[in-house]
Amino acid sequence: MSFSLASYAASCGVPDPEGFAALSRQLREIIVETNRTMNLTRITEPEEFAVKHVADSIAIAREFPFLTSEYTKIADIGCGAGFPSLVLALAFPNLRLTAIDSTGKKAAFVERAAKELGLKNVRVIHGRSCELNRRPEIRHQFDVVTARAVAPAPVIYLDACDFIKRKSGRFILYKTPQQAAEDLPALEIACRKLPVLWHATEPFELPENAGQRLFLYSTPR
Ligand SMILES: C[S@@+](CC[C@H](N)C(=O)[O-])C[C@H]1O[C@@H](n2cnc3c(N)ncnc32)[C@H](O)[C@@H]1O
Repeated sequence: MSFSLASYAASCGVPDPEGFAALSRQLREIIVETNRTMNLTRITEPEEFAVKHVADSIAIAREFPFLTSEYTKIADIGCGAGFPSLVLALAFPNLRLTAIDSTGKKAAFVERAAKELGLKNVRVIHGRSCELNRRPEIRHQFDVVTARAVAPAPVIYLDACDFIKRKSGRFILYKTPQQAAEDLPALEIACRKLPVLWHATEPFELPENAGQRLFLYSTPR
């Protein structure tokens, strides 16, 4: 394998890159085992998993370095098999992840995987984003909302704008440049009368030429 996940993790500010790489390998094994009875992901070959799921998930910390050290409460909508939530929880002990998925089996998987990996900074909620914003443990509780490969950004924002802390909370959404080209104008229209502005980071290349990514993120207007 030419790709070194530990080196990439170090470049993202992960405090224990070798320990993180080992736990990421364990996460892959749990997913491969579970994939026999349930369809979690097609990306399971070790290097492809390390690049397209793990490196992709932690790239957020290169663009938003406060995530490497500040106590931050994150709601990850549509966590699926745990991307980015489980990976971020493994990488950064300062983060508190709430992994949300509308599919009960996926939520149950993430709960079990977090337990097997010994993670104390993850909790899991089974539910749809649009149905959760009245819950006291959700409403205005989060510093950051993430979503990766879930719904168009305006849908995520309108569903979950009440998840974030008033004034300081923000959305950071994982996107390809192509997705962002559709989402950014739609966000600007959907949010034109709302107290939020949207921005895109510069596109960056995933390791091993695995494709371009960027983040769409909000700031208060
Ligand atoms: C394509 S998967 C992506 C999973 C993961 N974020 C990733 O990047 O691998 C989308 C996931 O979002 C969940 N989902 C879709 N819409 C949702 C919503 N409104 N609220 C919560 N979960 C949702 C689905 O059940 C599914 O597990």
